[in-house]
Amino acid sequence: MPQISPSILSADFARLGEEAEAVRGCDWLHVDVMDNHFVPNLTLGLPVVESLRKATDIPIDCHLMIEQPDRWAPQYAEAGAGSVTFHVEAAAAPVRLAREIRSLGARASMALKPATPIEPYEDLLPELDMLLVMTVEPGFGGQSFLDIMLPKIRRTRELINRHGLQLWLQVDGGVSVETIERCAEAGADVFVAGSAVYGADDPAAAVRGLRELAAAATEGSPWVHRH
Ligand SMILES: O=C(CO)[C@H](O)[C@H](O)COP(=O)(O)O
Ligand SMILES: [Fe+2]
Repeated sequence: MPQISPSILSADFARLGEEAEAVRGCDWLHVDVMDNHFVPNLTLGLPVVESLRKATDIPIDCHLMIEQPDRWAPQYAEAGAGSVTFHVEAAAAPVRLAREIRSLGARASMALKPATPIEPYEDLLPELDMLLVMTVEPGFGGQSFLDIMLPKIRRTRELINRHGLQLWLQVDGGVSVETIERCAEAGADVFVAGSAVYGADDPAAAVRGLRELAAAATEGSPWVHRH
């Protein structure tokens, strides 16, 4: 089944425990960490992830939009995040970092900004549990999906399959009922959605609706890895 990871960037930060409960039934809780250096926005950090870990049993999917991930990302794994995503544009030693995240018991994931190609990183794929293809410029929720990223999602899926790898392919940014089917058809299997989930009257129903659309769009597609 496709996996849905609601982004709490669109939730009420004063009520994060309740906001996590509001999306029960999702696969992950997507936590956007921004440092106002790697991206022009500041959100939350380690203490909030530690508190959230205690407040919910939904696995945490940390998306680190920060400089010096080599220094900070392992601490998010230690804080109990089930998946830790660093940006390749900011990482000094991505292979070493991915191995360290895995050694701490979390899934290691690497993100690409819209202008960053996948091809130079082909050899790195076996070190990863997930690859995140950004479908907006990172920094803010509520932006429009960049259709121009669809060929990159397709190429990434082809590379993953050519190497016979099991890693997941996540998309993040502007994912909604309007765009999720295109992402799924292109080969994505983990979908982050912030405004499309938390902007809905019933966030848990929005999660189910998105998952059904993604599943229907990939029904019978041999190139999509199923979990
Ligand atoms: O990483 C992000 C922004 O940099 C967010 O995860 C993303 O934007 C989710 O919000 P939305 O679904 O509203 O686009
Ligand atoms: Fe994100």
